Amino acid sequence: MKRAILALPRSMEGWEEREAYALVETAGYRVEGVVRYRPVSRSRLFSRAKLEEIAASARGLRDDEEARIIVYDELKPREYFRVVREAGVEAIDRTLLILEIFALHAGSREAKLQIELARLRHRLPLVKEAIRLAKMRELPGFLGPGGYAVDAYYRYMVSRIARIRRELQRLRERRGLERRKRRSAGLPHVAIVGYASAGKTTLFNMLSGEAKPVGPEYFTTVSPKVKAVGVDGLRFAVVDTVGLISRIPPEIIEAFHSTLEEAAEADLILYVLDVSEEEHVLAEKLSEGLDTLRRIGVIDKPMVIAANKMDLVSDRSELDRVLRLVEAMASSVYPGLQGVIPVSAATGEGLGRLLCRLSTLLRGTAGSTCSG
Ligand SMILES: Nc1nc2c(ncn2[C@@H]2O[C@H](COP(=O)(O)OP(=O)(O)OP(=O)(O)O)[C@@H](O)[C@H]2O)c(=O)[nH]1
Ligand SMILES: [Mg+2]
Repeated sequence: MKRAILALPRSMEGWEEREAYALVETAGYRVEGVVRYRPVSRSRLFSRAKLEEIAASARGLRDDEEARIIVYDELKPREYFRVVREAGVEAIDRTLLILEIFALHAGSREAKLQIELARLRHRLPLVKEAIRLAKMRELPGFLGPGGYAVDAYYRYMVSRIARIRRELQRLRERRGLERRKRRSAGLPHVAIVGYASAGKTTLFNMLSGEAKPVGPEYFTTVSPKVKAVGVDGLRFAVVDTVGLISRIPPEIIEAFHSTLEEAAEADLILYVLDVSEEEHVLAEKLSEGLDTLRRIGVIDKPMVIAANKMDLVSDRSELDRVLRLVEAMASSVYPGLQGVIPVSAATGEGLGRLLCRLSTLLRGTAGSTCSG
């Protein structure tokens, strides 16, 4: 485990705070100290006193190359250098933290390239600031002796970004071609989307007979997986996607364009929701998730919500109440909602009904022949 000091905005409480810890842990860090702060202004996160507090709690980490100060926020270049200079420990922000997790799970060449691209884009403003500081002789020795090395590094980054973009474009074209082939083979597409750890891959595996990795940590899946399945003589392709999280940084939205593209082009959205969570957490995650979908242009496609992990809700009337709540919430913001179906991807309960609903919608037949 790598050691870390976590700087967390005071405004983050409850599930957002738990999510912060979950992400930090998933990335392989042990939190050795927490500093709470209230941003001074939009461009400045830390007051002088707060910087000193961070430096003091990071004192024991100075000789540890792997240790990080994790600022769970957007860290602007100037603020980055203030923190690193004051504390003498490398700092990362929320975006880089998420990218570190993505990197841990990235299997495909495309996923790896996307992560490298997002990292480079994220670092670019930092290196620009380093050039500025080096020119002012305020930052001797950063990334090599003086400004020249920094300049060269900057140029390298820019050309690497261009190369990665070209290669990703080629890979995307190939993916598009494969998608068109599947379509011309007559396969409608169902994209499984939903919040991180809701059980998307478990459901994908159940539906497709695959054995893709699942796990309690965030972002087990970082590149889309496709598999053709058959129900009652109807064949369709199911696509597993990257988990949504709240406030997805724009670099990542772009970097993961390809996986979201699968959702944007699907015929039907299967939205997986973890109904075993506390009501306000569930509500928050549902509205965040639907909002992200809206931002990538998914608004009117038919959608079925799989209310997953029903095996963890022992009280049937409690489950019914939550299902009604989910239905009311989702249909008020998402006009294409076609039903909320309780399932357990783990035990298989409810999957028959879910499949039946999916095939009815995909066939476009009016009125459901499904029981229940
Ligand atoms: N009890 C219970 N656990 C489940 C169910 N479905 C999934 N899980 C568990 O929930 C955790 C997350 O499952 P995944 O399938 O990896 O979730 P995911 O949505 O694909 O997660 P990411 O790929 O990380 O976004 C795992 O520990 C699963 O075993 C379910 O129906 N009931
Ligand atoms: Mg997954």
